[in-house]
Amino acid sequence: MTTPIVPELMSAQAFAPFGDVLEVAGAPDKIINQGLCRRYHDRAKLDFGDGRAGVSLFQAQRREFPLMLDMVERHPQGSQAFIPMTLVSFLVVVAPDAGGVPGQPLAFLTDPGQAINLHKGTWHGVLTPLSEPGLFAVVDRIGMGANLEEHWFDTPYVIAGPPD
Ligand SMILES: NC(=O)N[C@@H](O)C(=O)O
Ligand code: NI
Repeated sequence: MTTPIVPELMSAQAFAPFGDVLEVAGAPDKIINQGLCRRYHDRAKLDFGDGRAGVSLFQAQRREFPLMLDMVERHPQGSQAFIPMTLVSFLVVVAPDAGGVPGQPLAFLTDPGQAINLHKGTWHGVLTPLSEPGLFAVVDRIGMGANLEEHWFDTPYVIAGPPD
């Protein structure tokens, strides 16, 4: 049995090798709409290759700790953004690439109000809400060709609950 993975709090710096963290932090890039809106402009590296951008809604079942991570996947042709439609924390699992297979996974807990964008080809766990209603907007590639590669672990990883 592998050592349980303990989620860390999401940070843009720690997540940078895997994707972008979308949040209204720091100074806005623009003040718009007659001064009534702060625009945090163009904060995700979107990539849809030869496809196009699609916006979908996911209604996903919440998960409970400890979680069994038996698979990670990647999208070789496009990025994928998970945008909660409620102010909730959710679990993000990613893994470095280790010669075409995933290396040691990492787990992050987002802050309510944060969204993420997985860069093209990043190994990740599927959308994992931790609370109801599990409602997310997902921005990813719509197009031809295979854009999903799954890797099933011989021995699942255990993701432990965050330290109290
Ligand atoms: N399959 C699908 O649309 N979603 C997954 O890619 C996911 O990461 O949740
Ligand atoms: Ni995915």
